[in-house]
Amino acid sequence: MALTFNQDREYDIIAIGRAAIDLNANEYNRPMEETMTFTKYVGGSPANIAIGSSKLGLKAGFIGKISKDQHGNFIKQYMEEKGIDTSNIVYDTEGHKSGLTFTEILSPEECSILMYRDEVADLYLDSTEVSEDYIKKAKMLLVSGTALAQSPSREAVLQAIQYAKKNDVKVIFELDYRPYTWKSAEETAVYYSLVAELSDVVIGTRDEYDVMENLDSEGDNEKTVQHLFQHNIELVVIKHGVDGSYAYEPDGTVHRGQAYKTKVLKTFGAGDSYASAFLYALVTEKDYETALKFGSASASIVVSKHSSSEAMPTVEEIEQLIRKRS
Ligand SMILES: Nc1ncnc2c1ncn2[C@@H]1O[C@H](COP(=O)(O)OP(=O)(O)O)[C@@H](O)[C@H]1O
Ligand SMILES: O=C(O)C[C@@H](O)[C@H](O)C(=O)COP(=O)(O)O
Repeated sequence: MALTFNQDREYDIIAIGRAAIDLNANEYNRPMEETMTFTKYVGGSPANIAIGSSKLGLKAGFIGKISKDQHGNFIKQYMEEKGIDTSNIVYDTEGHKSGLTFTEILSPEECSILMYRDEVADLYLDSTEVSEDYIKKAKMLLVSGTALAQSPSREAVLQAIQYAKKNDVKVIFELDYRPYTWKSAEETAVYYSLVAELSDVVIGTRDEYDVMENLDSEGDNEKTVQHLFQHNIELVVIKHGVDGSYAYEPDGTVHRGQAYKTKVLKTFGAGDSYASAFLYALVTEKDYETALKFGSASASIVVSKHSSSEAMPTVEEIEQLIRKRS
């Protein structure tokens, strides 16, 4: 069964959460201590997903808070240039700064990110800054799990979800777990479960579902979906890195997506490029098998390039890769 969207909407996707800065190491295969130069990109998982969606031709909007400084200006300007509606991105008026993410590429398989996210502007988004009139113009609302880490952003996101549910906007929950700013495993599990249970589509890695379930060791996909499908969720996507991904339907149907092996430069950016292309396929009414292929192909392209946002592929690039490998 395909997911059906209210097609009579101005925006295909509105994302809520952080729009921030990535500083990606120019020098490869060395630790951060020995990395001397970085290239600046717009980053932040939900911003990356909005940028990826827009590059694929979707009409995207964004709800978030940025710093009132040159970094905030850069984020807004870049997103506008990429065709994203920024009318609901607000500037912080209390001096909070946009987050910075430095990347370290020890080897193509051993990458890590170092986030500077103390008192970041995005977590100060307030529920009064979330507009129902805006959300009701969308086919889907993309919620990032990290935006639930702290108040007032947590309430702003819950408010956005309420508006979405009231107005027939599909809620897509990208677990996007980052340990920073969460106080405890229990707190994370509570809010992740709460929002997953309210969502139409949940997307995450196996590790992220383990966080949601507060498990100490790797959980079992069957158990995860059995629990989630007690609620009104229509689709659960569980990613297993280079081992591929699965889409589960409530009637027990399981679809498997293979990863497309490539010459990997770095591993970050995989999740966000996957989500944007997967959601593009859903909203353009492709079947789940095709959506899995789109997500995997998009991720394969991005892990072979330097950035997350700027490297997002076009539909033609994705289709070409799928054709070549089938
Ligand atoms: N090394 C890789 N080579 C090619 N594709 C990859 C690689 N790693 C991940 N992918 C693709 O990206 C998708 C998401 O990757 P994953 O690591 O699970 O997510 P995240 O980046 O959110 O941790 C995978 O399902 C797979 O299709
Ligand atoms: O999400 C962030 O704040 C950092 C991202 O901008 C960065 O590009 C990244 O780590 C993306 O990785 P992904 O979540 O695996 O796509």
